[in-house]
Amino acid sequence: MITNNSFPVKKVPPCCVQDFENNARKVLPHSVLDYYQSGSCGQHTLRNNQESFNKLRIRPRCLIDVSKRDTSTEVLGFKVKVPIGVSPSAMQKMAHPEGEIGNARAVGSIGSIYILSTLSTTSLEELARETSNTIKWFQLYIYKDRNLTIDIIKRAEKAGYKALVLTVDANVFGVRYADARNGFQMPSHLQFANFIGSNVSKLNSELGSSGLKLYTDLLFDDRISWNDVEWLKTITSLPIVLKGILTVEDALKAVEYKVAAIMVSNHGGRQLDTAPSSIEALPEIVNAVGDKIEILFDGGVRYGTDVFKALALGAKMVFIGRPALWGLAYNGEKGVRKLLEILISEFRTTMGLAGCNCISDIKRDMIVHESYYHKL
Ligand SMILES: Cc1cc2nc3c(=O)[nH]c(=O)nc-3n(C[C@H](O)[C@H](O)[C@H](O)COP(=O)(O)O)c2cc1C
Ligand SMILES: CCCCCCC(=O)C(=O)O
Repeated sequence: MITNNSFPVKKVPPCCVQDFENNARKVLPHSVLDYYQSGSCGQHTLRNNQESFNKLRIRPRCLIDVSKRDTSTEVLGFKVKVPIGVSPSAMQKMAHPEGEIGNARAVGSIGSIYILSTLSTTSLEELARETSNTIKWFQLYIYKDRNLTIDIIKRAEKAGYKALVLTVDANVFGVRYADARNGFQMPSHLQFANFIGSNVSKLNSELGSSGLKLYTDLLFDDRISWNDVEWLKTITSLPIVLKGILTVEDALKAVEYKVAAIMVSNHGGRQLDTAPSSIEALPEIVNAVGDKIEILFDGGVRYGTDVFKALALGAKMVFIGRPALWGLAYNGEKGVRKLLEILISEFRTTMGLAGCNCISDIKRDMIVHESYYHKL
């Protein structure tokens, strides 16, 4: 690029998550960008996921030697180097040809956990073969066809996935205006790679409707209930994680049903609009279930300070959804790795500035709502 006064200007590399998002806005096709970025209805929950983080204040402690900070922790018995993983998102090859493999390799390089979506554009077997260094969990959508559902669980077990993540906030498809307007379709060169050769590997098209909505309305089981959590336990010995818990009532049920973990999540604001932000929902859930179950978190994590806040409020580990897609769009595996390294570096800095040397130093009383300082 040449400026008016002829000084060549170098392309500035991204230095925060927002920079990756800005780049994705420029390079992704319109309907792909809309599918990735949008929330449901008025997108209140989508916005609130990030805004609620900004309303929390960190109370730092000073004059503590932080020269040997350690970000490692343990989740479901797995040692991770950092408490930041990648949540499942569908159709990652729309962001970059390396798709799920690039994403999962990047996660492996930082020693963390990658969750593969049922609706991936890479088959679970290929991903397992290509990313042996990454801890992988498999996210499950329950199809009306239970044989198909059982089959994919068995395949995930056989391929070495270490946990089954049942998404519980998507029994019906959220209202997504942009996808309806765009008549969202998966590009014709891509397929749902876990189902190649079957009649559920592609989206159907219809004017004025999202192809994904038509697909899920037709094929996903909207009768799923707590009985299906029991049912899953008869099929798999993998630890079960319930993704999409937002209330104390459901968190307590998850304890009663003896699942391994819950993920506090609102699906990135894509399902029930005006549901609480994930970080708003977290504290009361933590208070109610204590350490009876591991609590994971996603939704709106964009800064190292967000990771710190979620951990202080009781999450064992956080996951990111869209930011990993922005990393992919920037430069495949290398892009995701760069984004994760930036987030980790911000988190380490936050730990240092707050006076924390390890994850267990990050305490509940270090976080207050902004209203705490508005009392006078
Ligand atoms: C484009 C896109 C596709 C998604 N696909 C899935 C999916 O297949 N399964 C699932 O459980 N969650 C899915 N999610 C939700 C994410 O796992 C995650 O909960 C959410 O993105 C977290 O919020 P964040 O994007 O603010 O980090 C998807 C999210 C996005 C943005
Ligand atoms: C019934 C909801 C299915 C959505 C499938 C993909 C996804 O999770 C997302 O787009 O969000």
